Amino acid sequence: LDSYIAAVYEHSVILPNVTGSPVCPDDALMLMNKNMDVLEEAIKAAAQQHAHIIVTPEDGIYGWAFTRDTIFPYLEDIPDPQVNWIPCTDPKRFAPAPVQERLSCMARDNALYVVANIGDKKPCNSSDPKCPSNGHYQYNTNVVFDSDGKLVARYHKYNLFMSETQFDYPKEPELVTFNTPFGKFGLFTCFDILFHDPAVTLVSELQVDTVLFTTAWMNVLPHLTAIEFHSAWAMGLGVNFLAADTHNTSMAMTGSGIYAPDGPRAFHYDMETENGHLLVAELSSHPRLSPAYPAAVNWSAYAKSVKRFSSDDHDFNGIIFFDQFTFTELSKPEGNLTVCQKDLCCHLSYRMAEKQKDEVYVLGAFDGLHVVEGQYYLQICILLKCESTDLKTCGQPVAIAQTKFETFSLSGTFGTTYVFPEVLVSGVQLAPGEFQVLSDGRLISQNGTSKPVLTVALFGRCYEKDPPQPQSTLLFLNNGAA
Ligand SMILES: NC(=O)CCCC[C@@H]1SC[C@@H]2NC(=O)N[C@@H]21
Repeated sequence: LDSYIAAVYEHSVILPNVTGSPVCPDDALMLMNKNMDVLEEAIKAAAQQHAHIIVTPEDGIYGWAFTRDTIFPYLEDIPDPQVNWIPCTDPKRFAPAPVQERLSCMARDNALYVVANIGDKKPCNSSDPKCPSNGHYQYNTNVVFDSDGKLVARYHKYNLFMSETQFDYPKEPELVTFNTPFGKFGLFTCFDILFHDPAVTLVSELQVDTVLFTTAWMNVLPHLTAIEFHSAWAMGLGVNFLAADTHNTSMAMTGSGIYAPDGPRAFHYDMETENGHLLVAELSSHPRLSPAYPAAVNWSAYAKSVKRFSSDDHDFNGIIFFDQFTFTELSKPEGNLTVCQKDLCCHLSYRMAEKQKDEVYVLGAFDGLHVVEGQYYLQICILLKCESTDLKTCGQPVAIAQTKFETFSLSGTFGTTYVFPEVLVSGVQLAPGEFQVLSDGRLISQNGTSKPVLTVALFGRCYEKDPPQPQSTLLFLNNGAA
């Protein structure tokens, strides 16, 4: 097949009551069945639209706010897919696995691949010095069932968010792929996207055509909303990307999409309702072979070839999501600006359609280690709308704008090849087809975006500058103790 139909379902998860003690397995299954009832309807609707594969979100079957003990009744032992198992037709082959059985039947009955996020438990004993005290490792796990209902992939999340204390870290990052008649797939989960392994390795070395991504993503404006960052990652790495987010507005969780290397095919962001939402779109099975596949980018070529556009006389500092940026204001309706921080200089050329008196935009640069809720080294060039005309508010979340840009061109002297191009417009929406990345690293819009601009950013990740992550720290501590 040259192309296929992809579906993602943003699911408004029915959450369990928060309890200090574990519920019985029947109650856990009852809650999971309620969520699977909703997922089943989405799967049927996707099948009616001829989808070949559907992705459902992280935590989509049991929710969150668990301890190690309270998640336990929700877990099943998920075997290695090499055992060749169709839980739907052979449910008793292993220990009871009603969730895997039902997911497998949904895939089989509707003749499409089903991707879901569930919990895996693996027994261990005292011969293993790292065996947890309840005698089980517990993993945040993605599973894939093919259109016959066969378990074809199992992935244990490697980069747990804020350590997700109900789960264990796998010993190594797992590079999980599987082949289909519509391309090679790889999978990972939520916070994994900020790190090199397994995410970048799946694309750069294992050359998957499509990434399957389950997430429970809390949006952070101006540069880390789900649709913005996930679509940018797909463009930066040159891969199809199917992102299914959990829907929960009180946690700022919304933002699912079907993204191709040259831009989004479908996306969904909804902070107004608590409804779930199905997206369906066609993708190339092998995007690297498509005529539309973008050319390779040298992310610093242009920026390193030009001198400073402007002086640093009016630079000031401001905070974006706990990181201290250097900003300079776009004080004229059109112009050329440069702002630098450490090794990173960001250049912007722009023309606004009409400068609004009550809106202020700044150009910002950040070159440093982000240290809140995880540690990862960033280089970011960003054009953003400030929350008010008070420059102290620049970097704070803002979702609505009035200023249209007739043109913009943003570039930076990046020291990494991993740069993700973001464009976010008023209402927290994407602007497919309204911007492009040139091979010299400029992110440009020749005719502007049809809606006013919130954020234009080049989000660079310097993986080699990251400090040791919790997984390796834990290994080191354990080895040290032994
Ligand atoms: N379930 C997860 O792994 C969620 C992690 C993603 C959160 C993104 S990444 C860093 C930002 N911090 C947030 O609160 N949301 C963003």
